[in-house]
Amino acid sequence: MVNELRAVEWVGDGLRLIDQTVLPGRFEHLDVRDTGTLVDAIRRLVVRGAPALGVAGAFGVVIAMIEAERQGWDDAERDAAVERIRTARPTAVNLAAGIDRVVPFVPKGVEAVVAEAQKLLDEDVLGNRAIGKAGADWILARAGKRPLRVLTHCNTGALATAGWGTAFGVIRELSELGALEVVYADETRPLLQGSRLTAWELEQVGIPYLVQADGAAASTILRGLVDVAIIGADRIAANGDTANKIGSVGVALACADAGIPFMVAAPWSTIDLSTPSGAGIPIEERPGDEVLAWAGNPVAPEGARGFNPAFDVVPARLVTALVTETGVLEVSEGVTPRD
Ligand SMILES: CSC[C@H]1O[C@H](OP(=O)(O)O)[C@H](O)[C@@H]1O
Repeated sequence: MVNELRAVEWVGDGLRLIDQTVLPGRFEHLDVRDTGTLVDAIRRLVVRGAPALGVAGAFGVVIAMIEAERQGWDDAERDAAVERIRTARPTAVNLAAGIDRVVPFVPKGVEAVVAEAQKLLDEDVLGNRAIGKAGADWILARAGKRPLRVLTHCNTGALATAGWGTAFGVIRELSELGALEVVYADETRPLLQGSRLTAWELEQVGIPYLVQADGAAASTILRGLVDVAIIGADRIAANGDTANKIGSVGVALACADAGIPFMVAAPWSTIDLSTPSGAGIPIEERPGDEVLAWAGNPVAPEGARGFNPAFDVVPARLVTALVTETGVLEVSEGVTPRD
């Protein structure tokens, strides 16, 4: 099922999104034909994950063009709707990049924008396969043993991308090579992308895994139970600093102390050379209530306040390798622009 899983799909007059807020209990789609519904879907993480947000943003421009026609908007009103999509979540650079990629095609009409957005989707799927292969090859070339025990954080699979997955794509490649013993999947509070989405995707592809509390990750690594950690990214600055789901820094620090590789898997569309370092990456602050509950059920006392940064920034010095669709970069010295 995951092989042809499409988190984001254009269905001729709108977007069809897998509703990730109801997985794994229910597999449902949300059909989107107006920008307001798309903005809400992005903010509620119906659609989520940097590359998937890029594709949703690109098709969001088409939705704005069709809605403008339907509502009699002028260009300024249409562009304001696109801007609301662009700013729906600030950290993943892919959302804005996906929009910026297709906007030049707007004067050529809806079909031209659809075609460019579909190209972006197709490129991401192919890119993720390349990331998977390059990442697995790099790991196996350095692994003193097989099969491997891998730790991952949040969800980077087909649900977070146009298909296949980034860090999850490396895991799938290792599994297909018979080189994977087990995946430790951090549950990834507060929205549980790990225990809900990564676990579901691992079930779909038959990869053995253990869900663990985020707070267990460091000791699991320091106890020698993990050979490599592989995570995704939402924005990578020019110096290699990497913004990813909150909790990633703790994993990176433990890997450094344990002397095991910490790999970031991401397409070039997640690299933002215009942002010099992690200090310049906007970190989304989400509602504190998400932290005060478990799976939506309040657990904290009345009057409690939550602190809920959705991402943290792993300093480049802690990133052993960044694998992209063009191969593996050693980023401790920054990201060298591709030619
Ligand atoms: C393949 S990018 C996935 C990336 O996005 C996730 O964030 P969110 O679930 O809030 O969209 C997380 O940072 C993942 O590593």
